[in-house]
Amino acid sequence: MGTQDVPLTRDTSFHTAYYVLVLISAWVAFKVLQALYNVSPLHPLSHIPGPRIAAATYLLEFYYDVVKFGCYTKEIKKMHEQYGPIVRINPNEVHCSDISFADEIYAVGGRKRDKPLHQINGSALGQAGFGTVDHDIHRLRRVPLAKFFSRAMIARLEPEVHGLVQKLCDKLLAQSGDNEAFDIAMAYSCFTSDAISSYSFGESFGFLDQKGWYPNFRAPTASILRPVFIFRFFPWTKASAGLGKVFVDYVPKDIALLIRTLQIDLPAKVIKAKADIDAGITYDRPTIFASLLQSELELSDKETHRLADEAAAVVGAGTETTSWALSVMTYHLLTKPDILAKLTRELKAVVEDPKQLPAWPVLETLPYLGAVIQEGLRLSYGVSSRTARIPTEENLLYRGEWNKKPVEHVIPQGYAVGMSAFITHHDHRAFPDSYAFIPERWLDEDGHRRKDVERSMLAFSKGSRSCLGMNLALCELHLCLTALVLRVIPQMRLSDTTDEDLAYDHDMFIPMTKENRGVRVIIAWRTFNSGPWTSYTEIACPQLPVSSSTAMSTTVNPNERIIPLDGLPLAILAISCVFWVLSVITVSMRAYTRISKAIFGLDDAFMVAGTIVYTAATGLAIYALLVGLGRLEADLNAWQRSEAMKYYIIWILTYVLALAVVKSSIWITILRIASTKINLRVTVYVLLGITWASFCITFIGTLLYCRPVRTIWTPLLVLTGKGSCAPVGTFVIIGHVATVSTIVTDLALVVVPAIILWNTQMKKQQKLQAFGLLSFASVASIITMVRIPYINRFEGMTNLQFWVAHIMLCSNVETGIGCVASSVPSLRHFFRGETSGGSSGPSNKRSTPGPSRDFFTIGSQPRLTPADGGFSLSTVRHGREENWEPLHDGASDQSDTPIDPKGLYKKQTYAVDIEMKHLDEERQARGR
Ligand code: HEM
Repeated sequence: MGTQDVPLTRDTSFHTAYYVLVLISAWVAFKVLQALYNVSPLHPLSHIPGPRIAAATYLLEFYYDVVKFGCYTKEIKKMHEQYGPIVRINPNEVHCSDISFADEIYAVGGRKRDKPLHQINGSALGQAGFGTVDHDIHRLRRVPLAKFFSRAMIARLEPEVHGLVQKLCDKLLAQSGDNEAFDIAMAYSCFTSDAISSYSFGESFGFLDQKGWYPNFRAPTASILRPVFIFRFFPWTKASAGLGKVFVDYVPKDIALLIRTLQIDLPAKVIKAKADIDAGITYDRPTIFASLLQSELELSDKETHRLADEAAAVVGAGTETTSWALSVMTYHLLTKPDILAKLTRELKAVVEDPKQLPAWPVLETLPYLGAVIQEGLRLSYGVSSRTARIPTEENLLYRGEWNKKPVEHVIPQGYAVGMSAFITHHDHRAFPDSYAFIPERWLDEDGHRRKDVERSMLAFSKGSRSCLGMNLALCELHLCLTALVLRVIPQMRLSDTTDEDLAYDHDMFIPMTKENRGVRVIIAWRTFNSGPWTSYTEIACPQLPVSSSTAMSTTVNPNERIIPLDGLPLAILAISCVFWVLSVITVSMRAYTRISKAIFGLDDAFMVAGTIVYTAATGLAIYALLVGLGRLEADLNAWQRSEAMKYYIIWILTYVLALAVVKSSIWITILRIASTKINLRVTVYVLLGITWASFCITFIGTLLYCRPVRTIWTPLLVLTGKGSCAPVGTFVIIGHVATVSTIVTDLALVVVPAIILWNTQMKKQQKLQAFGLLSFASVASIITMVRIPYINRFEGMTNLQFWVAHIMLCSNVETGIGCVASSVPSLRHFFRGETSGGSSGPSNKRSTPGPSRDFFTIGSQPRLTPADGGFSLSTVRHGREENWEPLHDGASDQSDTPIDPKGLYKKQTYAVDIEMKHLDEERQARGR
């Protein structure tokens, strides 16, 4: 049996091969004959000029569209340059480059136009109106959809687009200062996907709600359109498109999302809409499905898969076209400041608040906005590849001109004739210098729209099969561009994007650039003085730090945290540390001396507390300097800008507390000196009040300036409406109130002790020395004055991190001087005590706590507590005249130093609350 089978099998194989060969030969022979027929005078298109190879077969188109991928449009453009306005581009199709013939090709009314099957084969959405060959069936399918996208319906659903436009702007602005370039086309794709879904299905896809811009439909659309030419030549491969949902779990996330949306979610929505209608559930908000299901469409046209195809066509047609048009406009506005400025002026004339845009019909009346949109549509092409129509019932007669000679061609009925936006939009007769972005070309000298130029536009195609979503697209473009120009574009910078990234390279139905890198941008911090919408932004986001257009340094590392110190930050850090160290040393010694002598008073306690808070403030200052304070914005990344401002604000709160406590210490000390002078006492109380009032204004004012307070360093909160700030002038006023009160109190700290000193009987030379030391304190006032211009820098809001560092420097030095100056007198005694006593500790006599025969203090048990702190040199002794001691600082009052007969003595009467025992002693002493 086996031996007999072998020849049989060989025989069968031979026959099979033979038949295949015959079939192939027959097919080749047929094709050759067909090619010969195509180029023969017998073919109805034989009179149309063009390359013979294109007339003979589809091989030329195959080569440029399939092999070279999407390049046939460019080749057709070359053919027109060689053969004239009408060329034959394949055996059955003619291409026209003369816009004046467009109304014939894309006719309206009763003039029937089929779509060529060869073209429709490229679309996997064969059941949608868009993919319908027959004119009449297309018409039936289009009518209910056209109602849904009519102007009347858009007027009804326009608020949804407004909301999404603002959401897009908020989301873009939330990226302010990120310094990370991203493809703005992705962001616009998120917006247009959400807009089309929100408009059509009553609920948006939610791309604008997600974190970041990914996933979106931009890249997946390109992937899905990639096989468009394969489908066109080998339509049977379209079956593979249905496999998408089978492999949905194995493809990249974004492609899976698009497949799931088109092939799973949309059919599910149709089924639900059907069920709702069957159950009598109606919705106030119309959806595309309800409109189609309730229309007069044939039942077969209401099948789930067909309606899903229709919805998918709307999503597909409405997403990338609109988003690429916006991207192109954005690029040209960013590279052409004059156009941006002109557009901004026009918009500002009608837009009071860019967050509350006027309705689309109002914006439509703005000629320059319209011109920018037209020019953007022209250079984004919409559908760049050719789109043809077949006049089924009439021949078309073309009359034109070529090389200054009249040309006439008859395009017979039944043959496709089409045009391409890419070619039409670069017709130099209608659009001179056609690759340049010149909105003015759409306007006449009076600034009115030029209808003649508008007629040359093919972005939305023309006629009965023109873009169905044109109204929605124009509504989106007007609203979105207006909001972008007024809110976002002033902060937008291009990043590594050139004309080449916009330039048409090939097409996949929609235009594609060479590397499809998109339009990469960075959103900078808002700029008050360079942005075109200063007034609004000043009101809405007064706290935002800003950058100049040159500020976006690409050398900034977005992940950097701590910056090595140099220049101004290093100087501030060094000076702050020096004053802090001096303060800590002097105050510690003062405290040590007072504690060891058991004369640690309220003023000492305040001074120690103030120094502790001052220590915290210095630590905060150091951290702020390490993360970016003291530097220009251009040198900082977003995190550093925010962190530096955050710690600057925390530092302010800490610094004002430190200053108030330190000053209180000094006032308490002076209060003792001025104890018998009622005027001085009142003055001191007033100044003490001013000190704390100033503290309250600065502290509470800073906390209340923005709500929540973190809005100051988190602009996102303002942009997302979760935070708000008072106008920037408020913060400047707070700063000036603090400064003026500080200067007043600092000067008073010189003047009041000086008055007290003046009344003593000191020698003139000693008085002068004392005044010299007092003037040391006045340095604090001078330094406070130095910071005034830096407070005014808040109004400019430019490079805040740099300018506020100067305020920090002045303030740290001022507080340090306060601590040191108020403690220096104690140190004099400290050193003297150390050297004379020969020991680091106090003498036995001094260390003995308890009442002294000579001293009493305010509101406490008698203690050795002369008012020797602060800037005062007035150290007084109370007691019998023979016991009077030299005028020294407080600590020296406890010294055993013998009385200098030539010394200066002051008799002091204290009007203070004291215990009776001491009053008695006093009286006895006086009596003696
Ligand atoms: C800038 C935006 C847009 C441009 C430039 C544009 C362009 C076009 C063009 C040129 C066609 C004709 C295609 C052909 O002849 O085969 C078309 C058809 C279509 N467009 Fe748009 N489109 C845009 C936005 C939209 C939007 C937002 C929608 C959403 C509703 C939409 C829905 C459609 C539909 C459904 C068709 C098929 C119409 C039919 O065959 O009857 N388009 N679009």
